[in-house]
Amino acid sequence: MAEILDGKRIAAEIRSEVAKDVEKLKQDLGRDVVPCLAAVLVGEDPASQVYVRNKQRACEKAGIEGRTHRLPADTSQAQLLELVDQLNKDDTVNGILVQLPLPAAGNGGAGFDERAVLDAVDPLKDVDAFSPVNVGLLMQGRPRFLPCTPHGIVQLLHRCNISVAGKHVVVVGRSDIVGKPMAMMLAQRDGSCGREVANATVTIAHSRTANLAEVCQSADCLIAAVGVPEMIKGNMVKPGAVVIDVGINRVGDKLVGDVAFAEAAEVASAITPVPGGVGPLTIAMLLHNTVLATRLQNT
Ligand SMILES: Nc1nc(=O)c2c([nH]1)NC[C@@H]1CN(c3ccc(C(=O)N[C@@H](CCC(=O)O)C(=O)O)cc3)C=[N+]21
Repeated sequence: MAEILDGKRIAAEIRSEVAKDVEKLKQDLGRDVVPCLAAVLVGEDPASQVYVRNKQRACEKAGIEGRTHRLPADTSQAQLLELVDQLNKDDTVNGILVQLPLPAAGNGGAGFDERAVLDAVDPLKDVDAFSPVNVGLLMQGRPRFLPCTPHGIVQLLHRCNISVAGKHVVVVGRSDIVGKPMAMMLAQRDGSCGREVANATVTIAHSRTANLAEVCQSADCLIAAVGVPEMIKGNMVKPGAVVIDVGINRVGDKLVGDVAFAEAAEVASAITPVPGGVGPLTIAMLLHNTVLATRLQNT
């Protein structure tokens, strides 16, 4: 039976470090700054609702001001860009997060050009690290902000004393948010992308990968970020592998990951649960980035 990697506990540890970072920032700047994170939520995607709620609570506990701007699903692209512009210019706002996915066309709305919205966020306030500038800096191994979910996973591996150096990591999923940056960060040469978690041999697998099961079976560390409930079965896991489940899928009233947990846990040496695994770490790293943004904007 695999060790359960307690993301919730590690996230709490990181959040208490972030709270101390806020105090340190006040000392360094010699005034009472309160970092402020503005989240923009358009429409009513259920996963986004959970995220916004948890994020708000976590901000408060860490001494960060959390503001949520809720807009109806039929908001226009121009109205959304106007809000982003306003937040860019607002000196009291240090971090901006536009909740994805933006509502699709229909329900009275015309849909959004997501790329254009993300491009509009000031790179110095881009705590998701989705802007092209921040993605480029990451690719070049000199990141400003690290994307929250991959960074959370790096922290989890580090704090659980799991090294990926020289090991085969298979990342299933190639999204801009998780799969792509995760692969880059683990393959890097040094610790530039968070602690000394580096030097992995990385394969990116996806929906068109031939023999996905065999590819997964060759992974010393398997990271599932596909958004398909319980797609990774126990027989796709190499005995003794470390399994990181990024999926947050609502099935009925239950949250399940991208990994069939019970089966996989019988084979793996360590595995993250859902909930209580990667999700809470994503939020912890978002808070970390908000404090970092506040520091960058004030020095
Ligand atoms: N711009 C943007 N950045 C994001 O990072 C982003 C986003 N948009 N849109 C939505 C997704 C989803 N996401 C979650 C993160 C943590 C939990 C989380 O904390 N989950 C808890 C459980 C929640 C529950 O109890 O229901 C857990 O896994 O233990 C959930 C969802 C971030 N996302």
